Amino acid sequence: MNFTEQLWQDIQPIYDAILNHGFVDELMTGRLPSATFQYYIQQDALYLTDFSRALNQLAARAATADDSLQFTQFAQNAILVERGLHETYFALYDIQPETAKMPACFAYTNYLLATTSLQSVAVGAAAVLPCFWIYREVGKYIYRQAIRENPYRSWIDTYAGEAFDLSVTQMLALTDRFAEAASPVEQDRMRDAFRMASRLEWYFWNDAYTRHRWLV
Ligand SMILES: Cc1ncc(CO)c(N)n1
Ligand SMILES: Cc1ncsc1CCO
Repeated sequence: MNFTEQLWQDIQPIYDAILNHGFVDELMTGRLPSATFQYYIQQDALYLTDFSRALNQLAARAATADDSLQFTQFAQNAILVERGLHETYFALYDIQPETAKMPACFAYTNYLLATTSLQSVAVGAAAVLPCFWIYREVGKYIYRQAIRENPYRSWIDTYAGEAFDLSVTQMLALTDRFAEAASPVEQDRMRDAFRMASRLEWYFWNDAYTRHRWLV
């Protein structure tokens, strides 16, 4: 079993909790209230901007030009996905841009920025991997079950699509290559980072589902 396959095994309970979450279920059936989706998309616009910064941080710190180029391309795609997908929904629902990060978005973006800045590139890569991989798996899961006339169709098509699939495959190969060169201690740090970011994916959906705001 390669390193990333082990990572996926480690997060099985978290991934199951994500698939069984009301947000994912209602996105699939199209019954998710539009106010909930609006909260999600506003927070996700803030998320993807910082996610792109985190990828640029890895690009700047990568040891080779090839790895740098790869991270730069992911960083650029994150902004393009943000623009494409979000502008569709911002216009459709007449959503105002939000400037305040709610708790899960705040925790997740700060975690990614700190990890990609202060830990090794390998650990930083493991931290950004769930964003790629979980979305691909959730996207495909929803795609298989979703009815055609679903208001969230373009979200589903983006993450279940071929372009996204290719990026995820590239990111998995990169992570496996970093793991091969990493010491056992660093591999443990990679596993911890992957698990933490996976948990934060669950929290991100849960905050949207409950439309969670700062309590104080
Ligand atoms: C929170 C979150 N994770 C992953 C993705 C995938 O791009 C996204 N858009 N938002
Ligand atoms: C992970 C990810 N999410 C949106 S864009 C992107 C990088 C794909 O190249």
